[in-house]
Amino acid sequence: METIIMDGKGLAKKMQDQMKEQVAALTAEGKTPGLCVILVGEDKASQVYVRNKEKQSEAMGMNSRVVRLAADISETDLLAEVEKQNQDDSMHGILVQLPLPKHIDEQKVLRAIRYEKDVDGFHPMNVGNFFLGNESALPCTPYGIMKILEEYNIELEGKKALVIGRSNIVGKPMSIMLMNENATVTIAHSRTKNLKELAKEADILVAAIGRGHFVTADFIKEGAVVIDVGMNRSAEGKLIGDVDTAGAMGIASHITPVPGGVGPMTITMLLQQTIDKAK
Ligand SMILES: Nc1nc(=O)c2c([nH]1)NC[C@@H]1CN(c3ccc(C(=O)N[C@@H](CCC(=O)O)C(=O)O)cc3)C=[N+]21
Repeated sequence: METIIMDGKGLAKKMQDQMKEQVAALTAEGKTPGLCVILVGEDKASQVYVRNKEKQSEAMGMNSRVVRLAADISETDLLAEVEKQNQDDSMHGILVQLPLPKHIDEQKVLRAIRYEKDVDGFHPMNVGNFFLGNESALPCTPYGIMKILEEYNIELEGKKALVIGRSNIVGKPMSIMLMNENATVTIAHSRTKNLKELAKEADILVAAIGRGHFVTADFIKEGAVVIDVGMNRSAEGKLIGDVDTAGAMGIASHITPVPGGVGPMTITMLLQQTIDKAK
């Protein structure tokens, strides 16, 4: 079987070109969309992601603000900074880059963001509304994955989907989105027994484990659609996914690469949701 590589980077570019026009139209009305990213500490990976968000939002003509704070900032001071951005009408979206240093209560900070400005979909109000099927901001990574599946006309209705990983930001919301499209969803995690056998039955396989090349060829059903959410560093320092992509070639019908798959779509959905807030 020939495996189709799903080009998340290409789709992100296509969508961002269309979004540029939305930004220009809003700017003409004096409502340039503004995104504020709050970054605590010096984590190297976080710095790279934040710089990418900054570059891409500026390339689209949006207002981009990055607030860089010291790793030892107190929770009180961080909450005050969030409140300052809540009050600033030029910032339509606020994102606090995760993870936060251990002395800070992450949930408390996420709750402090005005939920109308939450472009990650992490505020409990948005999580609740999403769960209930009401309008809400959506977690950007699974949202971007749904766009990729749509772009490649992947049928989900009645299909067996396996999501490996149960995080609040990927696994849990991903499983609900797939269920909403009438897939039959199973969620697997580190305590799941017979994972390989389960995986082998999946028509749609989403790998969000956080371990480089964990999913090998023997996990994949012939013709399955494989989504790789992993962002790991190999021993040589290369960015690698949770799936052994080379091994999956010829077995999967479709697969997302790392880099160039899910990651660029995550940022794109973040920018789209910021534009939607400005509207
Ligand atoms: N509040 C919050 N919201 C987030 O959305 C959030 C976060 N915190 N903390 C960290 C993770 C990670 N994340 C990525 C987004 C895009 C790429 C991305 O575009 N990656 C490129 C490659 C980048 C490279 O080469 O290093 C790709 O896959 O092609 C990666 C990682 C968003 N996150």
